[in-house]
Amino acid sequence: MNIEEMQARQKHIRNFSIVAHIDHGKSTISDRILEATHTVTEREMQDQLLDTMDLERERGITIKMNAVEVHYRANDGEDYIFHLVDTPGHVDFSYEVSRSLAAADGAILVVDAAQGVEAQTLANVYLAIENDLEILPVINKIDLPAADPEAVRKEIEDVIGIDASDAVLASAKKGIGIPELLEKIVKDIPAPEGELEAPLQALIFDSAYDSYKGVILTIRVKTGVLQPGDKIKFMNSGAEYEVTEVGVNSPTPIKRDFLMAGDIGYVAASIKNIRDARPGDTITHLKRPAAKPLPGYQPMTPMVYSGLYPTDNAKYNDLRDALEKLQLNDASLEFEPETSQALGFGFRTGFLGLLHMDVIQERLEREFDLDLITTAPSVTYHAYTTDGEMVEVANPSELPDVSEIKSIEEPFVHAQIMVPNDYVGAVMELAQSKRGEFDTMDYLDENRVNVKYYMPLSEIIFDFFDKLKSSTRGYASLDYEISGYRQSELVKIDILLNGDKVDALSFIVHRDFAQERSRVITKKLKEIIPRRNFEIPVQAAIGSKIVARSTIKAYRKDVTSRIHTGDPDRRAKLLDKQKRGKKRMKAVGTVEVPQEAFMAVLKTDEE
Ligand SMILES: Nc1nc2c(ncn2[C@@H]2O[C@H](COP(=O)(O)OP(=O)(O)OP(=O)(O)O)[C@@H](O)[C@H]2O)c(=O)[nH]1
Repeated sequence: MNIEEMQARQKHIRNFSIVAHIDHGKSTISDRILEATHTVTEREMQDQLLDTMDLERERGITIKMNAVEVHYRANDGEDYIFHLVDTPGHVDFSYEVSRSLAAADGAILVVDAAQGVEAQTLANVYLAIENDLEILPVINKIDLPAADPEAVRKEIEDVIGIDASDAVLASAKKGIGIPELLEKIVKDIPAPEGELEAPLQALIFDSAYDSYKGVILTIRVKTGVLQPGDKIKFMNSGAEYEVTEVGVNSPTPIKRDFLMAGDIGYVAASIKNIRDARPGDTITHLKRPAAKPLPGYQPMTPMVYSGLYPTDNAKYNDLRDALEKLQLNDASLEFEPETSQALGFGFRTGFLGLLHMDVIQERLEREFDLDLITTAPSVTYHAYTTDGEMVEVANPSELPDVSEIKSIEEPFVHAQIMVPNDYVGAVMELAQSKRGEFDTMDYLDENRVNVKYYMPLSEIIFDFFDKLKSSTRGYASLDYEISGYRQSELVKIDILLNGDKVDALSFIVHRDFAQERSRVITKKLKEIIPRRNFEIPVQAAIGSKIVARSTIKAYRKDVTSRIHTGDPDRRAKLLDKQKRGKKRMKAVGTVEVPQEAFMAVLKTDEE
């Protein structure tokens, strides 16, 4: 292709992302776009096509973004190339959203016609506005009986402050509004700009590991042209490679002869060292390099930390390899080695939230065949010692001794909760009970409000969201950002099993809740930890003072005798079941502690 042909091609490219609050229909709209443009045949079509991970399908959520090339013949008779970047909606994955927006020129904003603007609608659309993207509002689910597109149109204008007078009214489920949306993408989203003849600058915005091709990078080419055989350099890491393949996902990988300024696609270069090619880095040519790299990404700071330990200590290296590979695919994952007296060698791992933690743990177990023990998540505390030092504590058992601590600070968030009027009382009561400090309350319209609170992050990450949903019958939506550190009256609670302190069970809690949570957790552990042929005291202690206790009674009769069943098949099954159950247990001294026990601290009340 010569330069003139490339310039003409560039004018026909549209790069866009789809943003929305969770469940407002992003993935369904993407599916419909793929269908309407015949990117996939009907036979290949399955729901949530872009949610490629099994985990995403099972849970019905998008975790990873995906970039797909789509071809569309518009009403003007011209052929257009769309690069569609699907993004996750959950607050834990907003990092993925901001990365994909940096690769796009426009954003489709999907708002549910029955729900209206929700907390993450706002958070995500602001990210798009910050990235100077053209925003196309789409009011989806107009087929629902409760849909009120006009009210939602007004809400988009009043609350977000963008023109929604010609928002597309759609039902992704029924295919309504999709042709109109495709035309609007052509008309309203600007074609990419970027010199084709300038030195190469390509932004890496995602990466994944392939055991045959090495690291595969998803890139947005900003300037220049990239071809197989090109010698390239990563401007931040300094690594050099030769390109083996370029292409696009449509949605399966298709090799191409080149990627040019404006394209979004993938590149492989037999990259074996995953540290050489991090998202945020810029690719340029070795021979004719760009003057400077593109602005990368702000590193994300994890919100919560938890210890990951292989149940089989021999798998420590496997776990490290698995974490390194996952990190490549998930730049927000952080980890460093730690040791626990109770659990052995493992990693303190940082996550963006509990859902993220859950997903990582499940991916490690499924994709890398590991059995893990995860300790309860903890935020990072700042402990000020009497000699004036500040110690960052992401692992509660590492909190310095009480006698050495002058004060402790914990992270607070600014939370906004959007909720119908009727539930404001319930929301406030809940926020107050979680040590929330009221900030403001604004009306979104006659019957919905936006309530803002300052709250300790530690209270939010545990069960706040679930409680919020249940106390508002699912109507409330929540978004938050870190607002800073504040001093709090915090204490560390240690758990002793059979008289031995189990470091991996320690947790930090507000003094006012210490007694109650100690009582609940000792009771929970009593239910969870299997009995032995001796009595096991379970104690909670602050320093050397025992504040709560329970006792796991010794069993009297030999329960294993139940296995002596005549049927060998059944017996094998029982033994197998026992073995699998055992996998996620860890012998701590004389006591077998199952995985569940480490999460018991998350349950803040009795069920
Ligand atoms: N009635 C109706 N339901 C819809 C429509 N579009 C999507 N849904 C349903 O809404 C639910 C959420 O849709 P998704 O496309 O998964 O939403 P999402 O925004 O991609 O959600 P995440 O990927 O989890 O962020 C699914 O059960 C869809 O079937 C629509 O136009 N009408």
